[in-house]
Amino acid sequence: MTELEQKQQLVELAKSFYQRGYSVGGAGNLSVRLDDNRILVTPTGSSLGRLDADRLSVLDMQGNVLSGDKPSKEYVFHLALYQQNPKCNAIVHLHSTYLTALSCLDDLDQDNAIKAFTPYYVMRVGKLQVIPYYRPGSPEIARELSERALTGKAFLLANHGIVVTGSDLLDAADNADELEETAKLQFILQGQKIRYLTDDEVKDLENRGK
Ligand SMILES: O=C(O)[C@@H](O)C(=O)COP(=O)(O)O
Ligand SMILES: [Zn+2]
Repeated sequence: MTELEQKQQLVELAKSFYQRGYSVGGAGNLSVRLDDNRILVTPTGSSLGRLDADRLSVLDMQGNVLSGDKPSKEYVFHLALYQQNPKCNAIVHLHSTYLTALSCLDDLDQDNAIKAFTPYYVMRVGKLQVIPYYRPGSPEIARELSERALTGKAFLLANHGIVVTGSDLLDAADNADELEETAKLQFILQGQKIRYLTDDEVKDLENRGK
């Protein structure tokens, strides 16, 4: 894909998140690793529904702005994930309703906030680690994510939202969709006796993914 196509794809996917109610107002940010380890990031304060491909921020790995508008205040955690995980080529951060509701619950399992009850969740995401609450934009989020960058694809920021990675932007976006749907199902099933997948069933799915 050319750089222009990557920019257009980001604008389209962001719009799709916005139109489906996965982000409202100016919430959320997306990024993609371009060639030469440059990173394309949504500008701070921008609505995911109204991005302009020409104004997207392009950064180097040190966080210097090479072109475009001022980047998302979360660019530090985006860079941290790219620096630590060479297989991570795109990142989606959303305040989608069900995942954000989940992020506000006390006593979540910090290693996995959604225990598997459907195969596709295991196949796409596997587990959902919880990052303790820090003010949006704070360097502590970047530190926490950087420590876990090689241990998973999805991270729930307590009292805030979700961070999902992928091998490319479509992959990250599909992972985010699957995660939001799984969180929704978990709330729908609240109070009912869920049959969780067994450890063997989860292992079987993980092995087939390798
Ligand atoms: O929650 C926040 O404030 C940020 O994490 C966010 O979602 C939007 O910030 P910008 O990307 O700087 O607009
Ligand atoms: Zn946020």
